[in-house]
Amino acid sequence: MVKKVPAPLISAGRATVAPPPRVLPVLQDDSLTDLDDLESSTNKTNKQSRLTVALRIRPLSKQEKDKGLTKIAQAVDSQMVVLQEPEPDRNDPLRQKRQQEKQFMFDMAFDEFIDQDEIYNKTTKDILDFVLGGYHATIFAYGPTGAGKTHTMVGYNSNPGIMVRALNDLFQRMHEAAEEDQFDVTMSYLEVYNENIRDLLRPGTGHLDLREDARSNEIKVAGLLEVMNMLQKGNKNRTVEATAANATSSRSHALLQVNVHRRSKMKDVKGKVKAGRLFMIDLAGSERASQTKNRGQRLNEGAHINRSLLALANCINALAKGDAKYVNFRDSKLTRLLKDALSGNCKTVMIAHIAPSAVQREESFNTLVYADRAKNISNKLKKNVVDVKYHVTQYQEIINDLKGEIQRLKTKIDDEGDELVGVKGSKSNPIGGPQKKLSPEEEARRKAEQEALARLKALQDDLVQTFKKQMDLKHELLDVENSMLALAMEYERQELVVKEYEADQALRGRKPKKLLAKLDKLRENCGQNSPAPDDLMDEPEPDEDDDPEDVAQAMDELTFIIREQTRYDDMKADIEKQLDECRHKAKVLEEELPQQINTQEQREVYMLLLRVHELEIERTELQRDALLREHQLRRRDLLLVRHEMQRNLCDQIITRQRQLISDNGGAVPEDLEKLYEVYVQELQLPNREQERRLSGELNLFRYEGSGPATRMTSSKSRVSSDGKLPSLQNQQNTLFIKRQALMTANRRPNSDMSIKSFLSADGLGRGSGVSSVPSLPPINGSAVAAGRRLIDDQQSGPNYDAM
Ligand SMILES: Nc1ncnc2c1ncn2[C@@H]1O[C@H](COP(=O)(O)OP(=O)(O)OP(=O)(O)O)[C@@H](O)[C@H]1O
Repeated sequence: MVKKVPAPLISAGRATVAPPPRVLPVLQDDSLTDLDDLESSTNKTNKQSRLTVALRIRPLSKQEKDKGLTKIAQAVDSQMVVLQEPEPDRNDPLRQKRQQEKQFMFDMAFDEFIDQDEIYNKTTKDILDFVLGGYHATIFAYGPTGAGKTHTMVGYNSNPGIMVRALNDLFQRMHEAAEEDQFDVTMSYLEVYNENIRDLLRPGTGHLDLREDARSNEIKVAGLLEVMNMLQKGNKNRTVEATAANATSSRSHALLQVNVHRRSKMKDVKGKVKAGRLFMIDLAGSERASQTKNRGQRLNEGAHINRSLLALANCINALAKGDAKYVNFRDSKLTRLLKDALSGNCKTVMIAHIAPSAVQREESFNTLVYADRAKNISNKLKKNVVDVKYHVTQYQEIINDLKGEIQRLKTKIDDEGDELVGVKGSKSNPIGGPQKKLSPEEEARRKAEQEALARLKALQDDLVQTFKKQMDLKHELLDVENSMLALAMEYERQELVVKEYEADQALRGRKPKKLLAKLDKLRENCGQNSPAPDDLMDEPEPDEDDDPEDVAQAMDELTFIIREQTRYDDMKADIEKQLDECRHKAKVLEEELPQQINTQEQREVYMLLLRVHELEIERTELQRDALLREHQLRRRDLLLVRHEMQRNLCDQIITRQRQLISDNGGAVPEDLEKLYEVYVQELQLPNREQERRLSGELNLFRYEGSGPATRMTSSKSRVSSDGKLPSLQNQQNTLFIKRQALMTANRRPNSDMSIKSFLSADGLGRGSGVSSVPSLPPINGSAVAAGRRLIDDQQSGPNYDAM
């Protein structure tokens, strides 16, 4: 079952982030305040979590034994692996002197005697708690070809690997928790082959865009059996070929993603959904062409496999050095998909594999070195919580009531409708009652009546179907609108990153890159329905290469969002068109139906039918209202961040302007100096963290009463002795009055620098009155404008007398 309305893939570019079935903003809840009992079982969780590295050495194969190959790699205890040098070359004194073995320490080391069950228990089992608790987790197998990656991850029917065992356990645990919690599971199984992404569950669908894979390939799964069948089907579709190093070598990277949405069935919880994700990856082997004797197609594959594994190795190197700035995840599809697993919000386990024989020594050594480096990588874990407050708080009861009423009415209509067409027999002649012999006229009349009733029933059915379709379309529209809101929010969030960067560049006197103008152009193109340039997403423009990773990432996201918005616009227009047609059809039927109604009973049924329809619509509208409210609140939060950024920019401009005035030896007028003091006073705010916490508690910045909106101020010292926070309004008023008094005291008659001119100096006439949308404290704009004027004046010769 594929979702009808795909959700926007907001954070692609990180490990394919598939959004929840219903598109709701996923909050990364790092406060972890509502940790439940799972938390205690996962108390190893740190916010900062180091990548866990395990090393598995496979046994010598029969062929290897037959060839008389010896083992040079060994796990000497549960953590240490020793790699011996090959037989010393007697003719090479240097080699003879070299240390005879290399030692490596890992979080876990497994030798040939460990079985699949133990590997699973030690590397993966505990991680399921994280996933069910709303965290992201990745297990990936790394290593050269033939070293045992597929054996570990996929295994065989008789001896399954981690994927099967994890899914089994996951469903078992969900089953155990089913009384209290409700779970939604979706999955996708993808293959990255020759830098192309393919859906293993629907291999006929062709190549996928990196952005679209998770969205369009998410499949909702009902139970374990279904998952297992899919997994098996997916594995059969994998690109597997024989190479000299492995008879069944996986030529692709296989990525199995399982999303688990868990919500409590209890009514009194806050309506949060924990959105956990388990990513299990079987990488292709990192073979050298010479070793596998690959030619032609195989060589080409090898190049691609190596390109992505080289990119992966580069990422591991950079991350291990803690040089996040130089990590280039965009070099290959694989690293883009693995971004979160390696540097994001994800608990990650790498299971590195090596073969034990001397022939593979070089590959084993390289793998051990990379695995060793990977130990230094750490991720930041955050619980992923989908906020669906509107589902379970005040709206839940209303919706439940409506649902109850709808159900009752539906049952009644069903019964009455059946009676009308005589399915159960009519009241005058119930089934089982004595059958009275009818005259031919009565018979004909009864037949005509029944035909009329059947027509009426058919008409009713048609109407019900039309209503149903109408409701489905409405829900689809709601989903699309929801997605569009989420996209718009995400756009603003990402735009802030780019804006901040551009402002920073401008302050440093660098040539503006006009990144946002590029996006406007793209939006224009998309609006004209011209094909959106695909390469904008995959291949960054040359000058974007010097942009920092977060800005490049933000641009990538913004490009994607614009394309998504265009797609959603089209989708919305299409649904609205269908809805119009449906409404029209319903109207025609509604007009026709009463003409067919002859009895009071039929009339009642008809009225009830309409009532059901009305109630369904009301319910949907309530949901929509709640959703819009939620988004409005989030939008306000975003506005606050935006204003904060703007204010910071003002701070910097003022500081630079003051510096310029002082460098030019100019004197600042007394009133401007005083005004500046007030400004500085306002800036003496506590650290941002406290402020954010306070604004979180207050939820919204309140703009009541008169006077210009000023920034909310908070500090520990402002908390009264009873521990309660003082009224925010009082603080704002105090500041405002203080500033008014100062300004009035310093105002000179006919002065250009009067309060009025200050308040309107930003050219917007802002500063007084109440605004429904928070406005910038006017003092910033006016101070900047006044400062700028002063500099202009100084440059053209100051004339303070005129003030
Ligand atoms: N721990 C193990 N115990 C027994 N046999 C193993 C083990 N690991 C691997 N093998 C066997 O070794 C062979 C190669 O393993 P596998 O196909 O898993 O390697 P791979 O690393 O996935 O290779 P490629 O990258 O080419 O796909 C297979 O026949 C597999 O059954």
